[in-house]
Order: sequence, then C-alpha cells, then structure tokens
Amino acid sequence: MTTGGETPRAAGGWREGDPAGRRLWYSHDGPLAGLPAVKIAYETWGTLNADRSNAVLVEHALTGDSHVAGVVEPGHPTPGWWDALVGPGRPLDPAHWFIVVPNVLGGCQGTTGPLSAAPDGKPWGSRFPLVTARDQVTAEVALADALGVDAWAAVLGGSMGGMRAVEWAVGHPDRLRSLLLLATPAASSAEQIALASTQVHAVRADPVLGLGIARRIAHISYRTEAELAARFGRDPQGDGRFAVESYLDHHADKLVRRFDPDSYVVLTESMNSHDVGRDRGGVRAALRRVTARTIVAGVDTDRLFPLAQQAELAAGITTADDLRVVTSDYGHDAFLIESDQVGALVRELLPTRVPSGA
Ligand SMILES: CC(=O)SCCNC(=O)CCNC(=O)[C@H](O)C(C)(C)COP(=O)(O)OP(=O)(O)OC[C@H]1O[C@@H](n2cnc3c(N)ncnc32)[C@H](O)[C@@H]1OP(=O)(O)O
Ligand SMILES: N[C@@H](CCO)C(=O)O
Repeated sequence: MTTGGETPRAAGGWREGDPAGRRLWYSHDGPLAGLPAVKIAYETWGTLNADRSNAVLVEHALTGDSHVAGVVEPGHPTPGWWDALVGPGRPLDPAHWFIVVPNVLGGCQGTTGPLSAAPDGKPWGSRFPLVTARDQVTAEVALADALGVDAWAAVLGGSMGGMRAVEWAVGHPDRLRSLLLLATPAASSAEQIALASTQVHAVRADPVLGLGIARRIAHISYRTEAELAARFGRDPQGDGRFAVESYLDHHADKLVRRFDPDSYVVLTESMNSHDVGRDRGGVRAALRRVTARTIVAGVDTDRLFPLAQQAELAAGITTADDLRVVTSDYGHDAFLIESDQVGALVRELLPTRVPSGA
C-alpha cells in the first residue's frame, strides 16, 4: 500500500477541477470493502502532532468531496464546501488540528467508484457493487491506519457524511473521542428511500437527463417551501420558465457538469441501505456502543431528515448531549449554509487547547 505521491489521473476518474493538485491518494491492494483494490483520494490541512491526538475526520455529503476548504493556503484558492469552518481562526483551525477529508468510496472525485477500472480494465460503470456506509468506513479505517491515526479527536459529518460518522462511532468506538452528527438519521426512512429510489429510476432511464431530474427532485427536498415561496414566488422569467424552475435547472446543470451518474446511483443506494442497527440487534442496541462525547444537531426546517431522526440519535447515544437545533429558513442544506451555528457546535465539541504533543 502507498500513501500520496500519485498523479490525480492515476486514481481513475478525476476529470476536472482538481484544486491545484493538493489531493493525495491512499492505495490499498485489497480486497477491501468487497472490492479487489481501493484508492482513496483525500486532502489534509494542518499537521499530525507527536502523540497523534489532534486528527479530525470530516465526512462529506452526497455530492461533496475532499475539498472542504479552499482559502487556507496561498496558491490553492478553489472554494471549499465548508470554507467558513476550516481555516485560521475558524472552528477547525489547521494551526491546531490535523484535518483529514477523504472522498467517499463509490464517489467520483478521485476515490474508487464507478469511473474506476474494474478487473477487466473497463470502468465499473453500473456494474459497481453496492457499498454501504459501513463498507465506506471500512475503507476509511484503512486510510486512518495508513496515516497513523489510532483515534480521531473528532469525526464530523452531515447528511450522508453523518451516516459514515455514526458508523465510525458504532463500529469503531475506540477510534474516536468525539462525534458531531448533523441532519442525519440512524437509518434511512421509508420516505427517504422513496425519494431516493425515484431519483435512481430517473438516472437509470437516462444517465444525463436523469441525473438532472434527480438533482431537481433532491434539491427541492434540501430546501423549504417557505424559502422557495419567498425567493421565487410565481415569478416568470423572460424565457417562459418560472424563476424557481430556472433555479432548479441551474442546480441540475451544475451537477451534471461535475458528477458521474453511476456514482450518484451508488451513493444514493448506499444511503438507502443505511441502518446503523443492521446485524447489531437494532438501532438502540447499536447506538449504545458509542463511547465518544457526542453532539447531535438537526435543522428545524429539514423536511428530508427531520428532527425526530436526530432526536432518536441523541436519545440513543448515552454519551450525547441533549439534541441541538439549528434554526434556518433553508431546510436540510442548512448544515452547509448556517456556518455560524454549525461552527459554534464544532467549537463546543473540540477543545480550544491543543492536546499535548502538538
Ligand atoms: C466548487 C464546487 O464544485 S462545490 C463541490 C462540492 N459541492 C458540495 O459539497 C455540495 C454542497 N453544496 C450544495 O449543495 C449547494 O451548493 C449549497 C447548499 C451550498 C448551495 O447553497 P446556496 O449558497 O444557498 O445556493 P443557492 O441554492 O441559493 O444557489 C445559488 C445559485 O443559484 C443560482 N440562481 C439563483 N436563482 C436563480 C434563478 N432564478 N435561475 C437560475 N439560477 C439561479 C445563483 O446564480 C447561484 O448560482 P451559482 O451557484 O452558480 O453561483
Ligand atoms: N446539498 C447537499 C445535500 C445532501 O446532503 C449535497 O449536494 O451534498
């Protein structure tokens, strides 16, 4: 196995937008997580301290990637998806923390996924096997081993990232000291599976058009009725589309340009399969395994992963604080947008002083 040192294109799938080549790769000869071999693309900020106690794992959501922060280092200006949280003086300050962000297994931003070559040399495409959040964490455990991280100071994740975060905490309780779960469930609900499987049908019917339709459906679920009404109302545009229609078209077009349809299906199905209680005696029994100091937060207007799901997590994890509520007009996407509130939770979870050995 190797860490780093490979060119982006060697990872099989990186096509554009690599932020100045700061991405690294970890290669595992396999088998791992049901695959013959796995590469994990990841980025890091900060330095692992002498006693390896300052490592923080950030788990991205469905269409996120390893590029959590873009403005930290001169020469690497590509925006990150949590820029307000990562950087000097920010809740995750690289002067104190060694921040690690892998692209998820099954993704399309550098890690092994449907764009990667299968054993026959052709891209996996729609043949890529089902990978669960548990499989994705198995791959990340191998990365942690390779990085020399015995235990994360914290694992943080929202939405699909929270599914991996809770799998870390339940499956590997001795490998993290604290946990932040945002807008995420212990198990996907029937409605979430219904919405997601509808999107999968769209992509399977036509990869490009379907991915755009899937993003439109998904994006509505990420926002709120009130926000859409206030921002767009019934306003028409000059081209005959409703403004809200044009807005969804825009998000669809953007995703089609940057995301692989097969990967969207793989990751959506991994979310549908998410059940932290599977083969562990159910959700309550599984959550009792968590030993990390935990904060669970939901968004008051989240109609995709409603607060009741985070209440279940907070009640079931014996080391969790009372449920925290992010107030927002934006719905589910608030975990990406409401950086002041989310940042305050991160600061609360992580001590301001660096552990010894820094
Ligand atoms: C740099 C990258 O590639 S990001 C890669 C990683 N991506 C991720 O991690 C995914 C997470 N991000 C997301 O899901 C979303 O981008 C979010 C949640 C952050 C977006 O949240 P917001 O900041 O509220 O953006 P919002 O939903 O209002 O969309 C703004 C966009 O809609 C466009 N828009 C607004 N109204 C309209 C309209 N009537 N018609 C067409 N477009 C419109 C804006 O011009 C803007 O375009 P831009 O993003 O190309 O600049
Ligand atoms: N806007 C988020 C929603 C999923 O949590 C994304 O695209 O990843």
